[in-house]
Amino acid sequence: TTCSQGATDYDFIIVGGGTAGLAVASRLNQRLPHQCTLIIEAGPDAASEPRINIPGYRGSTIGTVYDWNFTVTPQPGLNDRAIAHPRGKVLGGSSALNLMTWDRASVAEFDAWEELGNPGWNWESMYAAMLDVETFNRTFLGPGRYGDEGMGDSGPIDTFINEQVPIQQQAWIPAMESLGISQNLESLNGNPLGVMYQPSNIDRSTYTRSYSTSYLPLANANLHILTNTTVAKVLLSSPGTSNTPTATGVLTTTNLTFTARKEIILAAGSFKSPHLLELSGIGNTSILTSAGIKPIVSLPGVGENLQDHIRIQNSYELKPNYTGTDILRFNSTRAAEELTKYYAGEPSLYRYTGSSYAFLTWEDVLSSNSSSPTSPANFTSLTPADITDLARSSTDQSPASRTKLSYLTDPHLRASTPQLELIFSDGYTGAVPYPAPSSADYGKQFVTIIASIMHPFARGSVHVNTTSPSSSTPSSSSSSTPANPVINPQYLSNAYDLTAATLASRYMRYIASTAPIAAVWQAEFYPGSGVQTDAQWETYVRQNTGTIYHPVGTCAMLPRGDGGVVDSELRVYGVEGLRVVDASVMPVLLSAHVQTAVYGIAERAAGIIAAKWSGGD
Ligand SMILES: Cc1cc2nc3c(=O)[nH]c(=O)nc-3n(C[C@H](O)[C@H](O)[C@H](O)COP(=O)(O)OP(=O)(O)OC[C@H]3O[C@@H](n4cnc5c(N)ncnc54)[C@H](O)[C@@H]3O)c2cc1C
Repeated sequence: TTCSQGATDYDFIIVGGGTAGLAVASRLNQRLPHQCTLIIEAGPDAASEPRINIPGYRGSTIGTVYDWNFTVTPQPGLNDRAIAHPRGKVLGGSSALNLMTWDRASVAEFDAWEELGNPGWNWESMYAAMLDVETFNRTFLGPGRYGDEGMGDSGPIDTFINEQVPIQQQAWIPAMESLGISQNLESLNGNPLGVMYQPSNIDRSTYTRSYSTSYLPLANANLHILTNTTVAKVLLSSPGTSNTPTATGVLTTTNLTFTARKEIILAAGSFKSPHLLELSGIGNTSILTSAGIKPIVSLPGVGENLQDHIRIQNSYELKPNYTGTDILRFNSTRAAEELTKYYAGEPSLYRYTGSSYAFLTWEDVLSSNSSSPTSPANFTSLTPADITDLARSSTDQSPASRTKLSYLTDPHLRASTPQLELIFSDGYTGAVPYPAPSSADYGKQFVTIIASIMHPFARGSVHVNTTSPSSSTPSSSSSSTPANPVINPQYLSNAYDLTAATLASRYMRYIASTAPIAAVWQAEFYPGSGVQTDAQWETYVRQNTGTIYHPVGTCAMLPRGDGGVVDSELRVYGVEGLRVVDASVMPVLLSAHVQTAVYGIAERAAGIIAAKWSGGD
């Protein structure tokens, strides 16, 4: 059978053509090729957009038409800054906007998902699923850059370790080694600790971003895609005798209705999936009521348990004999030349993505600290026990926080779970923009060390805006577009997170002063030499900490009594025919950038959903 184009009735409807959405839809279609599936995506198809495709333009789509342009509520921990929280609004979702870091967390962090009450969700199953996502290109692997284990070789997403490593970047691994950190040549096999090169999701044959749209060629003509169409809510039937409502279809903001014979799958991401549940009457009943939404299913976990990786960065001005990617910002002649080389298939600064990383325990960090008051290596007075005490005082009793605490208190987990990620990044990536043309600093070039705290204890929320749940669209009097959800991540709201970020920034200053990195720069631009005392460090951290864009947990896969929103088959509690498949289902944040796990969740979900319906295909 061929499903008719323009139909309003499908077997499956997938809300959100993003990272997980395109992956789960394509794999489901492969398994159930005769069933009709519709993907509804709010953004456009931008397959030929250079700002998405060219690695050197990564980040340039933030704040554009391809971004939902969410802003968090003013964060007391960040000196009341209300920072932007970008999310892709384009076919491919956030996989079209992300910075192309491709990595994996540790074995125990995935096993923790199973221990929290999710049978089948563990390292073994997720590792197998994640390997199915990718084809790692070994052809361009220089010596000493990666070993054998940890990469897939048959999936639709192309990855490789970028050959474009500016000379100043090559100082990273030797500097970290001299601080006692060993190189890890197989960091994607479940043991991520150490210093290393890591892959980017780039198709080496074209040197372009490889993202979730690469799944679509796997599917046949029975997978339909509707772009530029925003779902306003899921339609639920009245509860029948079983007292369980069923998801029957979706309503768009332009008042179109699409019905689903089998299932609706929300893949709208960590902010919009919980928002859509609330707009549909599923969530905390008091929040729904105050937003004027009739509660249909009481599910207080919806939109709670928001976890995100915070980041802080130190920037160093390069000596004049180095050339980095900042030159593309201020030298238009050079930028044009580099672009010409890029399009000619030659090495070019536009091929650059970061590839130098380290994943560390707190013991790794503290191992190079000196207690001598006059030593430059004296970057902290904290002991490992102090850090654990801070964690104890910062944790709540939620499953996520208890799990994170165990990563610090269990001796085996403490030695194997990364707590700090460092990225040695070319160019300026600070919390405030690159200096303006009028500034004396315009024209300077930088290297940046970025730190990301892997297991912060802050847990926030995302909820429907109760003061104005919808903003009416002028084009149609009868329909309405939901107002953006209210996002409150609670950044730096506890002593552990603040101390971790401060310790990271102090440690990065020490790393920068270590050979051979010390030889490539001439001045610390941020934090700058004016930051020395504890109070100054705290001010710097509160003023410069931001997100590294990994919100998860807001439709957590957990037992219902533990605040869960979906069960271990990703079914929304209390509703028939409705699942969530995206980053929001992760119960606990991982010590990695999250896209590999998001794709892995989608791969597993397709298997689970197909197993239920394969009899009918
Ligand atoms: C700027 C940035 C940099 C990042 N860098 C990295 C990185 O380097 N490495 C890494 O691993 N991860 C990175 N991430 C994180 C990673 O990309 C995301 O976690 C992941 O892509 C999320 O996938 P998802 O499927 O949950 O959501 P998304 O990919 O965001 O997909 C959600 C989709 O649903 C659509 N949608 C939402 N609401 C509706 C609606 N009502 N109707 C119709 N469609 C709707 C959206 O438009 C979107 O396409 C980054 C993220 C960002 C934003």
